[in-house]
Amino acid sequence: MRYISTRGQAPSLSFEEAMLTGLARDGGLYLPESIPQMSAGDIRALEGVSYEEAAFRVMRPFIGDAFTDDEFRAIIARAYAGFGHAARAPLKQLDSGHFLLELFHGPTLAFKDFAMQLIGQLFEASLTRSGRRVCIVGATSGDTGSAAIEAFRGLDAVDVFIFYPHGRVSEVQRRQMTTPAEANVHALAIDGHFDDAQARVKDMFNDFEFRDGVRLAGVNSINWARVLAQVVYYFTSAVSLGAPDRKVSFTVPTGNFGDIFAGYIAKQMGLPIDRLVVATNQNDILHRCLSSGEYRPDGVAPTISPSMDIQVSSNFERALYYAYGQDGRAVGQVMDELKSGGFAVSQGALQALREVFDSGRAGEDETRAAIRATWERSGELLCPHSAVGVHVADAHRRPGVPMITLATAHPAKFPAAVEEASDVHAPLPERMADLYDRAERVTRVGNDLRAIETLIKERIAN
Ligand SMILES: Cc1ncc(COP(=O)(O)O)c(C=O)c1O
Ligand SMILES: N[C@@H](CCOP(=O)(O)O)C(=O)O
Repeated sequence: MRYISTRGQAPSLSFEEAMLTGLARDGGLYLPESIPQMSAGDIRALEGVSYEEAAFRVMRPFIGDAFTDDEFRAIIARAYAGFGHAARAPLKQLDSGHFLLELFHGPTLAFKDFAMQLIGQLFEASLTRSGRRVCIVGATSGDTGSAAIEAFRGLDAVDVFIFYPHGRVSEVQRRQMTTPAEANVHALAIDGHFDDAQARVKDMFNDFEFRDGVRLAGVNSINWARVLAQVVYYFTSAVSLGAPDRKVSFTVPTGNFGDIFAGYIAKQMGLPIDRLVVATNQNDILHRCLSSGEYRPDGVAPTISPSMDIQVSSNFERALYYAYGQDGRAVGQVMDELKSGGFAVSQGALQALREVFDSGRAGEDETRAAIRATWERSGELLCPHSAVGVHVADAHRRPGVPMITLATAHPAKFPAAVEEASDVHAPLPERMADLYDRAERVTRVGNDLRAIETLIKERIAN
């Protein structure tokens, strides 16, 4: 299996190379050159197997010869051993036909753990084998950063630098990033919002002298392995509701488009998904784009679902690649237009996107109302991101097709917003009960590429 760039101008790579490379050298994102298929029989055979076994069967064809079957099984086993639920991704029924896929039972209480715990193990196995060291940089609106730090803390072969927007993540998210004491962990609060942090991370990848000098690696959903790990729970949840013999739809709280793009891959692999519904908060560029065809960022507003406060949605590029008929030049062109303010999706590409995706948005009051109503109706306490999903899902249900909404974080990561909406306090799990007492360690940085690169070089030299 080879991986190719969405912009068509970078060398193709193996799975392991693509995983360690992050952004392609032409600025694009890596994708498999063809998408492996699962037959109805393969999908049906996932019924009743463990999450780990399903993960092995779904991901194996993408891995090539990077790891033997035994190595890959052991990696998967270690990745999910620390999850607090035997099912890993349990499905709860909200009402007849509407289900919640709980993705927050990992170590940092967000869906990011599904991919990041796996990537931590994959990186460790690969770097141990090669004797290489890498410098990981990541941008976060809260959850990627905490999950990455948890997955890589203390690893000898890795330094991990995480940039979060100063003052724009929840206190729990911030403390998860700033309290680990390991010397290889560097939490950096950047002046700006998530899009600034993500832009600087991509700038670092596009500065080849710096990139090669520090041996840069990325763990944002730039990294194909992040997307791949998230494909698995689309299969496990759909199968538990009757796939492949029944279609299901998914509503996905969306920011950087990584999670819902994993659903798109599952559909391309053969999972009978009816609709994939993009659920945005008031930073609704994806909903506007799917409605009008215009993709024009117009500033990021802080919301009670801060992890989705994003207007430059990285993985949308991967969806555009397929919508434009795998034409890397066309993708490169719209990405160039984005640098100068935005672009219009061509009619053909828009139609291709609409064949798969629906979309909706939830404002702040609608998000709070969804938290309260879901609590009162079904006793399920939602985080604000998941509440955005439930609100949008309710407007997109179709008779006879079960709707699965992805619950992307634990409510205890956003206690103030959840309590304000529901009058219910969501406590942290016992193992994190002293989070507010731990000492914090963070460096404030300006939104300045050269200063950031200098800081990273100095830190890894010491
Ligand atoms: C809790 C939560 N929900 C939803 C999202 C959106 O996911 P994606 O960026 O993959 O669209 C994020 C951030 O990625 C998140 O942290
Ligand atoms: N919401 C994310 C933003 C980064 O997304 P990623 O999936 O590309 O890592 C976060 O919580 O950091």
